Amino acid sequence: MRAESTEFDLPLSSPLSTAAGTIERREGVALRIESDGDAGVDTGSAVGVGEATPLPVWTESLAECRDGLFDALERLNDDDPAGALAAVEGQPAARHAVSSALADLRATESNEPLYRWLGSVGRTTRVPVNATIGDDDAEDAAAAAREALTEGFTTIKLKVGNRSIGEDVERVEAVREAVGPNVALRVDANGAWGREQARHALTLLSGTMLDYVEQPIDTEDLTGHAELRRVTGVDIALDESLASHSFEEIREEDAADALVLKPMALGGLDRARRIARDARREGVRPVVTTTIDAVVARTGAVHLAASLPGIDACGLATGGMLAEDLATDPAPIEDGNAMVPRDAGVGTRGPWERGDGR
Ligand SMILES: O=C(O)CCC(=O)c1ccccc1C(=O)O
Ligand SMILES: [Mg+2]
Repeated sequence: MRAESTEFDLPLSSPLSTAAGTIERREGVALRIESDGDAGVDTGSAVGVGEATPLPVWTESLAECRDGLFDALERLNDDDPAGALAAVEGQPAARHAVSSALADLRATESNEPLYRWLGSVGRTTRVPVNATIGDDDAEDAAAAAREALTEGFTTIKLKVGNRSIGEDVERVEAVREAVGPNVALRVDANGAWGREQARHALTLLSGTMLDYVEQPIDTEDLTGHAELRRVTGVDIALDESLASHSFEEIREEDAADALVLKPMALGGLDRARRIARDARREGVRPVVTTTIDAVVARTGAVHLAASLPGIDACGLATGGMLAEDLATDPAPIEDGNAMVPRDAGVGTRGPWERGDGR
C-alpha cells in the first residue's frame, strides 16, 4: 500500500464559544492510503482517507499528532497496517486518522458504505441531529433556536456554564419559550460547574424539561455526576469524562444516562462504536458528535451513528460552522437529519476528492 498526508487549516465562520474556551479554527492532517490491488484476480487499487483534527485537552497536540502520523505513514508504506496503528496508540487524533483510513479502504474494497462495514445489518438513510447554539445571550440564543426550528431540527443543544447561573437560566428559559414544548432541549456546561452550582442550576431549570445536561461538572468527578442524577432527576450525559474514564468505571458509579462519543477524542470509529454498544447493553444512550471536524471525520461520525440504528439526535450538524471545508459535504443536513452517503466507503476523498483519477 501507499500512504501520503496533507495538512489543512480551516477557519470557522462563527467561532463556537463554550465554557472551556472558544474554537476559532480547526487544523489537522488528512491521510490517504491506496492499496496495491491484486492483478491476479483483476481487482484495481482502492483508496481510503482518514482525518486527524486534534483539539488539545481532548486529544494530543498538533505537533504530537504530526509525529505519530509520520511514523504511521512509514509503516503503512511498508505494508504494515498493524504497526501503523501501534505507532499512534495513545494519540487519539492520529489513531483516528489511521484507523478510519483503513476502515474506509476496507469498506471500499468490499463495496459497502462505511456504516455497513462497521457492522450494521440494516439500511439507514438518515441520522437525526441536533442544532448547536454557543454561548450567545438570551435574545440571540432564542433567535438561533427559532431559526433551527424552521430548518426542521427537533433537538437543540445550548452551551451553558460560561456565565452566572442566573443568566444561564434566563438563556435556557428564553430558548424553551422560543421553541415550545415539543423540542428536545439539551445544555452542555463543559464541566464548568461545581457540585453545588450544578445542583442549584438544575433545580432552577426543572421547568424547562431538559432532555439532558452534558458534562455539568468536572471530568474526574464521577461520584458528583452520580449524585446529581439521583438528586435532581435530570438526565446526565458524560462527554469529557470519557477521555479519562472507561465506560466500565462510569457504569460502576452509575454516573450517566447518556454518553457523548467523539471519535476524534476516543481514537477512532472502532473504539467509539465499541463503547456505544457496551453502553446500549446497559441502558445508557449513546450520542455521536465531533470536535467540529472537517468533512472526512464528520462523515465518518455520521456513518458511526448510522451503524447504531435508532440512535438519538447526534451533534453532527457542525459542517456549517466551518467557513471552508476539504470537500463538498456528502452527508448534508436536511430537515434535522444528516443524509447518510450510499456510496462505498466513507463517501468522500476529502482534499483528494478531485483529480485523483477516479
Ligand atoms: O455536540 C454538538 O452539538 C456539537 C459539538 C460540540 O458541542 C463540541 C465541539 C467541539 C468541542 C467540544 C464540544 C462539546 O460537545 O463539548
Ligand atoms: Mg460536550
